[in-house]
Amino acid sequence: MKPLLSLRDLRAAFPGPDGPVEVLRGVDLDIAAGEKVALVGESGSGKSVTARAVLRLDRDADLTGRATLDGADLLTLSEREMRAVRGARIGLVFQDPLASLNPVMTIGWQIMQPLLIRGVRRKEARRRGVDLLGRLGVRDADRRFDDYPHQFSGGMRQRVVIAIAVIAEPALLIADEPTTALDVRVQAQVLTLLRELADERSMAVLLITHDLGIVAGFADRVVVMRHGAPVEEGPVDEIYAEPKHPYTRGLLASVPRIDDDPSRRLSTVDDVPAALEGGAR
Ligand SMILES: Nc1ncnc2c1ncn2[C@@H]1O[C@H](COP(=O)(O)OP(=O)(O)OP(=O)(O)O)[C@@H](O)[C@H]1O
Repeated sequence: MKPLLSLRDLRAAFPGPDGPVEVLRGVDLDIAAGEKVALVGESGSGKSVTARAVLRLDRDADLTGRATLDGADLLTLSEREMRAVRGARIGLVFQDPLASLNPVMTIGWQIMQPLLIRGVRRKEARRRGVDLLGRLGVRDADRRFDDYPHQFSGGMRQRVVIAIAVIAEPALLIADEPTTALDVRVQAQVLTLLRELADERSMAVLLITHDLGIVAGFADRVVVMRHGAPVEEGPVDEIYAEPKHPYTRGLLASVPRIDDDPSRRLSTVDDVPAALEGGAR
């Protein structure tokens, strides 16, 4: 089956004081329609830049390679064509819900925008917005629709951000650390909702996270990134049961587990002996 999103040798370089700095060094990644993929790796490994490259959000990034959505190369589309992709074909959720919301507009207005700019009538947009907000676990959604972001808690705001990202029914949702700013209990709720919503709509999800602990219940497949390129990928169960790359083993070893012996120090990725590195690439 042809993938929905396909990245081939995707490279990104940013201008630096001594010339271009290559941040993505050849990313190959496929996501099928409806598939949930987790992109994991430590801070700075290039996860966010990959997501932003797909949406062409970094204007100063020099992008090469291919990034096709349904066969169309996103890297060659005009800025106008890209605007039609963002929101409609690919929804986006970032980590910080406050930064993603406009403080002076009601949350309902913001949820309806993706529909209104695509010609959906106001009454219908409101009906769909209220429905979705309720579906995302906001009680009294009809009344809360006219509230402003500051009247919502952090977890509620992130539900609003998710509503904005999915209301136009994109084929792919890119969620970059969508729950990192939330407390653990709310994290689990939001991820469960996201998964249910994705299943209902056969929406593909690229979940970006440095937290391997939240991946198991969410994704079908895991791609592990390091230094700007994937080093390992496979079904979640396989990666957890039998990580092949030493870096993945290190990442997994640093996930705190309930059955951990508290007297044992948590290992970190840096504990992977240098001699092991590179051996499994
Ligand atoms: N606009 C930019 N200009 C220059 N360098 C950038 C830019 N954006 C990101 N980088 C660099 O690219 C590298 C990868 O960053 P990226 O944000 O993708 O990492 P990440 O894996 O998502 O980590 P995190 O979990 O911390 O977000 C980092 O070294 C970062 O400093």
